[in-house]
Formats: sequence, C-alpha cells, structure tokens
Amino acid sequence: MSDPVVDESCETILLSSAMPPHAQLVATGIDKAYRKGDHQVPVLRGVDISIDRGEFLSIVGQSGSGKSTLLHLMGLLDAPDLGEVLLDGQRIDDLPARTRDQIRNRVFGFVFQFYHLMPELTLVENVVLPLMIRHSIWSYWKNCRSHIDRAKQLIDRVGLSHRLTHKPSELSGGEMQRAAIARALVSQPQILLADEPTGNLDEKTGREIMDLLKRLNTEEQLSIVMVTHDAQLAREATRTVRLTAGRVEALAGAA
Ligand SMILES: Nc1ncnc2c1ncn2[C@@H]1O[C@H](COP(=O)(O)OP(=O)(O)OP(=O)(O)O)[C@@H](O)[C@H]1O
Repeated sequence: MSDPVVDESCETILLSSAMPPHAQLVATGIDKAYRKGDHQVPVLRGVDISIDRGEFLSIVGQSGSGKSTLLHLMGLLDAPDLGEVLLDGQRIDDLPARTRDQIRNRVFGFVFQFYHLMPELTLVENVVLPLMIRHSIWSYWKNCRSHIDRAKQLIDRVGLSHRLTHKPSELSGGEMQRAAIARALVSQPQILLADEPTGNLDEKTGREIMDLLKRLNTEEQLSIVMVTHDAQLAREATRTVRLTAGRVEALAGAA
C-alpha cells in the first residue's frame, strides 16, 4: 500500500484547495544532541510539543536552551536523533529528502531574527522569490502576473505598498521584518515558524510586528510558533511553553 504522503499524489494532497487545511503538528519524544569535539552535547531530551490549527504558541527559555533547534526540527529544517514529527497524524520527519523539502516549502513559512532577505533584489522580487523557486521556470512564467499580484497583495497586507521597488538596504529593520513575513506567507503556509522575529527591533517596532503576527493569527487562522526572549510578548500568544534543561514545560494557556 502506498504512503499517501510519499507517493506522487503528494503534491495534490498537499496543495489541493479541496483538502482541509493542515490541523495539527506534533513533535514527540524528541532528542537532539550536537557533536562537540569527540562527545555529544544533548540539547533536547524527550521533548513533546504540539500546535493545533489556529494556535499561537510561544516558546521561551534561556539562551542556549534549544529553542531554535526545536523550531528547526518542527519545520523539517533539521532531523531529530530520536522521536517523531507528525503532521495531522502522519509521520513526516523520516520521509525521503525531496518529500520533506516539498512539505517544508508548502506547509511552513519561516521568519528569522535577521530577516535573510536577498540584498540585490527589490522588495517585490524578494517576496515572489519562493514562488519562483517552487515552480518550474515555464510554470512560473505562465503564472508570472498572478504570482506578482499575490506578492503585491501580501506586501499591502504588511503595510509596505509604498516600498515595492526598494532594496533591503533602503528599508528599516521593521520594514525588513514585514517584508520577510510577506515572503514567508507567499506560499500560503499553514504554520508560520518565527525565530525571534522581534529580537533585532526596538520595542515599538517589535510591538508592531507582534500586532501584525496576532492579526494574521486571528484573522486568517494562521498557526504560529514564535521563539522569543520577550516574556511580555510571549504572554500574548494563546499558549506559552518554556524550554528548560532540554524539556518543555507548559507556562500558560490551554494544556
Ligand atoms: N549546528 C550546531 N552545531 C553544534 N552545536 C549547535 C548547533 N546549533 C546549536 N548548537 C548548540 O545547541 C545549543 C542550543 O542552541 P539553540 O540555538 O537551539 O538555542 P536557543 O535557545 O535558540 O539559544 P538563543 O536564545 O541564544 O538563540 C547551544 O548550546 C548551541 O551552541
């Protein structure tokens, strides 16, 4: 019997508009260690964490506690040593690399502390880039106008319509993070994984980015997992967990 995630209908399953949006991401029994010299340094030890559709989950913890590591494992940017990552009950961390790439590109959007925009591209080019990478050149060319329209819609959504042709060096930190959020959303992800999205911003600008994330969560039921050092912002999520000594501890919100 073929695995419905692995076989060639994968694209249809993951992209079909008839398909209900992915509901739940679960990481269970996660162990992760890094090699340092000739020994392994454990970072995560038996972590269990989940996010339901429409949730806004924040992850706090001391520097070095493994928050980014966990976020990367949840988004298939890295693989656990032990444990499983499941999307709607189907294990996804052990799939072939190409299938993991497809799931990562279509289910997850990523936002990082330092934006990671391409410096030589304009704002609209940066935002449309994931669609260019995802589609073949022919398909991209055929749909070029609709892709650019979608990028422009998202740029408008994040309040940057007046900056379409600006390069990242011509944008403020807050504008760059808004651009990075628009880029993360262009592939219509189900789950946004944000690693310290306000960490490089002043308080007011960080507040604006948080408000934008909260609007995306409530108005579009976008699931969000946010790593942050800011305890106050963390409390504004629907649920907060703390990473301590490699384990997850519930802090606030629903269990
Ligand atoms: N690729 C890697 N190779 C080796 N060690 C790593 C690697 N990535 C992370 N680590 C180590 O794993 C531990 C957890 O790192 P991680 O970045 O996940 O922590 P964090 O809680 O996100 O930290 P911060 O809040 O400072 O960003 C740290 O000790 C770090 O040095």
